[in-house]
Amino acid sequence: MASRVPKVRFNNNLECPVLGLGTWKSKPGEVTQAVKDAIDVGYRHFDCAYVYGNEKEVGVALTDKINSGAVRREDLFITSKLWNTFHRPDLVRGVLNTTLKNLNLQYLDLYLIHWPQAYKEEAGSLFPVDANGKLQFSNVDFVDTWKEMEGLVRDGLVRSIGVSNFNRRQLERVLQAATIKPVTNQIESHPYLNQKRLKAFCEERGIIITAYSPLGSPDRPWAKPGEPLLLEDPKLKAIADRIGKSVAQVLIRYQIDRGTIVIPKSVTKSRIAANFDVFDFTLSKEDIALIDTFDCNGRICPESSAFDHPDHPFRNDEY
Ligand SMILES: NC(=O)C1=CN([C@@H]2O[C@H](COP(=O)(O)OP(=O)(O)OC[C@H]3O[C@@H](n4cnc5c(N)ncnc54)[C@H](OP(=O)(O)O)[C@@H]3O)[C@@H](O)[C@H]2O)C=CC1
Ligand SMILES: CC(=O)C(C)=O
Repeated sequence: MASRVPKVRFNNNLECPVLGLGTWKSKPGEVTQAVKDAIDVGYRHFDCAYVYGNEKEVGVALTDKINSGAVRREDLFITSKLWNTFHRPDLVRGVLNTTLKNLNLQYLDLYLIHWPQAYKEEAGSLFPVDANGKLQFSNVDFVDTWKEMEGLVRDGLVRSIGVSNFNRRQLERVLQAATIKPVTNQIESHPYLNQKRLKAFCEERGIIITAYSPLGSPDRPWAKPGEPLLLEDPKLKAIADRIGKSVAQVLIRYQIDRGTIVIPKSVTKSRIAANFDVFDFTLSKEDIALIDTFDCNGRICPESSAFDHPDHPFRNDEY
């Protein structure tokens, strides 16, 4: 079945659908149906991660849709991410193979280093803590991890590689050492944190931004009552009402119209469909410029338990 989702071209000449379905927090009991519903309305891009704990259930949906002839593997774009406890080069391939097995795939379209900071390996936990509950770090350098990621491309296990949550300085280090450039930096991006400077830096180097938490991640586990809700912002509501769209559709279109890949998450059939129904309009330059002014450094995914890690991306650097 053909899909009307437009694609962007990466620096390695491979293409990626501009809109994908996020899967963080999608419960194992819900995500299989969500992925099937998404494929039915035209999604072809799925954002997964080992740490989300639901790759097997995503894989069930992909296998079902491929086996029934609804989609071909080559029409899908599947991303996963290397978790922080597997940065040591000798661990990278093993955990990728687990992800491939869970997803029931022979290759990934995109594999990302999930965060630049490494956590203690082989402690039996994805968030290893000491007796006081303090997260345990590892000093593996992400540049060494990157060199191992390059081997995965050469061996045909992944088509493209990239990073996530890397700041400018960290990307510069990767670019200096790379023989294969990252195709994307997947970062938090929405009107309260539009990432204008990091986006410009990446784009000047041929690296496309993928915007995560584009709707403000209202179901994030650490959300507190009373915190501002992007989806209920009256200024965004006014724009959405004026153009006859929902706030969610405006937030998704904001990313696409500024040249960003966007991966909203939903497990609700009607929202999955509505979030995909964004290809019959564009935002005007004026509306994009207006939305740009809503930035308030409003980061909602800080990975704060690792804040004292020397490689934590949001500690010292402006962007
Ligand atoms: N690389 C990284 O470190 C990170 C990557 N990500 C990726 O980005 C994806 C998206 O980000 P995420 O943080 O999940 O949050 P989003 O900003 O995508 O928001 C998801 C929430 O919005 C709700 N929602 C979805 N569509 C609508 C709609 N049309 N109207 C109202 N509410 C809606 C969902 O509810 P419901 O599901 O109940 O419909 C869910 O509660 C993740 O799932 C993950 O794949 C996210 C964070 C970090
Ligand atoms: C959701 C996610 O990818 C995080 C917090 O790393």
